[in-house]
Amino acid sequence: MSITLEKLTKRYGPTLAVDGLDLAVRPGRVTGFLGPNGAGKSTTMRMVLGLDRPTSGRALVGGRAYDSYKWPLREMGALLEAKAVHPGRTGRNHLLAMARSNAVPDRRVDEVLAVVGLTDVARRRSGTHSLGMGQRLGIAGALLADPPVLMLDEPVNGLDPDGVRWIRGLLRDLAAEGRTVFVSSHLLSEMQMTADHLVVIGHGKLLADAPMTEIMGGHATLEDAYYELTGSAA
Ligand SMILES: Nc1ncnc2c1ncn2[C@@H]1O[C@H](COP(=O)(O)OP(=O)(O)OP(=O)(O)O)[C@@H](O)[C@H]1O
Repeated sequence: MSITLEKLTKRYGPTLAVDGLDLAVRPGRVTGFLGPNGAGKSTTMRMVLGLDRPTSGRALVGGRAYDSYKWPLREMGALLEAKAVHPGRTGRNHLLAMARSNAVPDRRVDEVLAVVGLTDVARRRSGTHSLGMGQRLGIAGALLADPPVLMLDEPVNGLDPDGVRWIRGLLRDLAAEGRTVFVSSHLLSEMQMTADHLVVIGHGKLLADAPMTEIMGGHATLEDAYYELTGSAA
């Protein structure tokens, strides 16, 4: 199952945040989503989720609008940067509510809590969670319904080195299982180790959509290749 963007465009007043993106994010590999601050990555992901309406064009998951699915969490799991979890709710109750809304069995909540390493703290109110624990809870939510597509906005944000390494392994494993994994990050060295394929945007426009090996070309690091692509001065 793929994520496809068809001439996807979003305008906020005078700002063209996303400018005619045509793209297919394919299964079986980790696709990194890169671009400078304000390039339009989060806006694109919000439109894929149906949280923001395109000015024109379409964003589809498995050939359909994400919000047209009866149980969307079973099609795609997502983590957005500012994950809204009620601070007075425990992590476990948050996941239980998500599970029930998509007819996912309760026992799956404890399974994903174990996968993300939150079993011991899941009965604490989420307001007491560290940034890294919040990220892990968001990832647990994305994995909850065992979806074929995962879309994660800056998942390593706030994670310690063990957490960063864990995410890398998790994303690689999910792609190896044949899932579609679409992940944004500003950490280029981490992306170099994690992604098979890269999509790079700047000012809302597609700058590259190519395998990591092709993007790296003769460059020693992804950072060098990225600066050449985006024109950002090193
Ligand atoms: N709700 C909004 N109203 C007005 N402008 C917005 C809104 N959301 C985003 N923008 C603008 O759209 C552009 C793209 O922003 P977006 O957050 O998608 O970029 P990004 O690539 O995710 O950036 P970052 O790397 O900083 O997260 C920016 O110019 C931003 O200021």
